Amino acid sequence: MWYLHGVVDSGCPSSMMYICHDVLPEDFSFQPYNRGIMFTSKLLTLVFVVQPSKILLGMKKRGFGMGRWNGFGGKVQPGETIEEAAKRELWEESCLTVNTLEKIGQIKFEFVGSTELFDVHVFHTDHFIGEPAESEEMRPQWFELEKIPFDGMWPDDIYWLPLLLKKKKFLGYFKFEGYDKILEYTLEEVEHV
Ligand SMILES: Nc1nc2c([nH]c(=O)n2[C@H]2C[C@H](O)[C@@H](COP(=O)(O)OP(=O)(O)OP(=O)(O)O)O2)c(=O)[nH]1
Ligand SMILES: [Mg+2]
Ligand SMILES: [Mg+2]
Repeated sequence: MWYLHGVVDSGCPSSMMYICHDVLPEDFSFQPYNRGIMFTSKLLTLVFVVQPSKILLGMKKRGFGMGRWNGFGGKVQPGETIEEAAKRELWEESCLTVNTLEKIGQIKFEFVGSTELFDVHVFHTDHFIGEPAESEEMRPQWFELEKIPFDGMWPDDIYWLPLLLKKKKFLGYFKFEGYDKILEYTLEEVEHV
């Protein structure tokens, strides 16, 4: 039996290739690897701008996740760090700039029938510069923290967004069938992410 373990850095941060090992590592815990399937991984960012009583979400107007409220983010481009990508996507999609972003979570998504994992790096910020403005991709709107529209968001968000709002760091894994049904998941709070 071969197990997947680690990544090969192909030089392009958005196309890491997972490699196989025949020995189960001590810290082996990530579920998709132990089924012996070869996965590629796509790096994505996701930024939430939070104020003491409200959160900024955007209605996704096109492409993946269209029709859902979400934070701002997208694919990491070759030559940029994940944090640079997170800032760029926030700017492109909401017209906001930030000096610092706090990395708060990392979530891997598996979609049944696909061997590409989505590796989403989640950031939080409570300081921003500018006024949110609508972009080609997102229509921003502030929501009271008690009125977050979970019914109109990705179904996994209700599990981990409360951790982000408490500034708790987390690691997650969600396995989807289609885009609406979670088949299994793991979620843990961690000290470092
Ligand atoms: N809240 C939440 N966000 C998710 C989930 N899955 C998932 O990919 N995302 C995020 C990560 C990215 O921010 C975004 C998908 O990237 P995107 O399609 O917006 O990429 P992009 O901005 O580069 O788009 P484009 O220019 O190529 O059209 O959705 C999820 O289950 N919950
Ligand atoms: Mg995007
Ligand atoms: Mg984008």
